[in-house]
Amino acid sequence: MPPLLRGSYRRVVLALARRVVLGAGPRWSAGGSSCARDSPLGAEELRGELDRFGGVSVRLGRLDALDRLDPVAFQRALQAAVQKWRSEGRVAVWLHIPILQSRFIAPAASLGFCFHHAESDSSMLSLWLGDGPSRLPGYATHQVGVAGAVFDENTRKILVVQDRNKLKNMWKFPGGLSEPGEDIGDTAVREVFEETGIKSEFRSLLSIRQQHTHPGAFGKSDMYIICRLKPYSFTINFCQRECLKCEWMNLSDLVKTKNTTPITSRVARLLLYGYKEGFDKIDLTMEELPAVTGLFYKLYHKKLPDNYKTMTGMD
Ligand SMILES: NC(=O)C1=CN([C@@H]2O[C@H](COP(=O)(O)OP(=O)(O)OC[C@H]3O[C@@H](n4cnc5c(N)ncnc54)[C@H](O)[C@@H]3O)[C@@H](O)[C@H]2O)C=CC1
Ligand SMILES: [Mg+2]
Repeated sequence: MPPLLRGSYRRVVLALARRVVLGAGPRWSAGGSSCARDSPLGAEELRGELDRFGGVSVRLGRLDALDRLDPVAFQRALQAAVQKWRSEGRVAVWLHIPILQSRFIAPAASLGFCFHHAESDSSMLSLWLGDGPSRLPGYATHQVGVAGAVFDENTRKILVVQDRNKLKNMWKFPGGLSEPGEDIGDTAVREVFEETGIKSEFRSLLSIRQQHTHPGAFGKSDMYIICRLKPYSFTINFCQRECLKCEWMNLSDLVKTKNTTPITSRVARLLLYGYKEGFDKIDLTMEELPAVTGLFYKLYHKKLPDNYKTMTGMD
């Protein structure tokens, strides 16, 4: 490309960038400013949406002609915009960047933006502008694993596996990681079926373990939830990739064996107690309730007698 043409091409791109990034469009304007079109690059505001806490959100994917925007022009525009938002008393800036526009991450980072989180197709950067240390909430802190303690009351047998990928082959309950949006009981039933071929249904939640800096959770914390499940198929067809062994074991043998993990042993004792004295002693049952937002959620707690559901006072 000849130098002259390159220069005019550059002016066209910059003009486009100014129109796209710096225009104070009413739908996206966080500050509502009406800046002059011929201001130098970076002197006008980047368009964003104001949130209820006084922060500004900018989604780069919603800006037209982003593909033609130069990171240097972007950095100048962002710097000017941040200055403006700071003077307006905005508390934070959120920058949503589609993965294919990741070239804008470094210019933003040079202005103090940090990663808040990343999904498969985008990253979210944030910058705290308020007083004192950042009050922005962090992103996901835990992974959730769910196991099924599948207990057959008729035979007093419990379904156990040995994990092929562990250093020590100890008996444990089949289970695995919950998928996004998946209910706890559904994870238990799915994982038990995938790992052992046994079909079951959710009965209750028995225990929750919280462990920090978990090696399998990329340094995050791990919540490991064990559910009580009732089997309705009994022929084992276990997953050879994940399990070394799988069997129906007498509950009393699982209570006695040394070849198990402390959590499995404790829950086996809990099940024995429930079996002998009534599962209501150990069960956290689940009920679906409506949220004030119009959504629904699952609530887990000890069974509440019906008369307590409507009772209004202490008498
Ligand atoms: N104390 C206990 O009895 C145990 C508790 N847990 C808990 O169970 C949950 C996780 O269950 P899992 O059965 O481990 O998960 P899972 O059943 O969801 O997945 C395990 C499988 O995922 C694959 N996988 C996992 N990490 C991988 C990696 N980095 N690279 C390639 N493939 C990989 C492997 O195929 C592995 O067999 C956690 O919450 C953990 O704390 C797990 C083992 C024992
Ligand atoms: Mg598993």
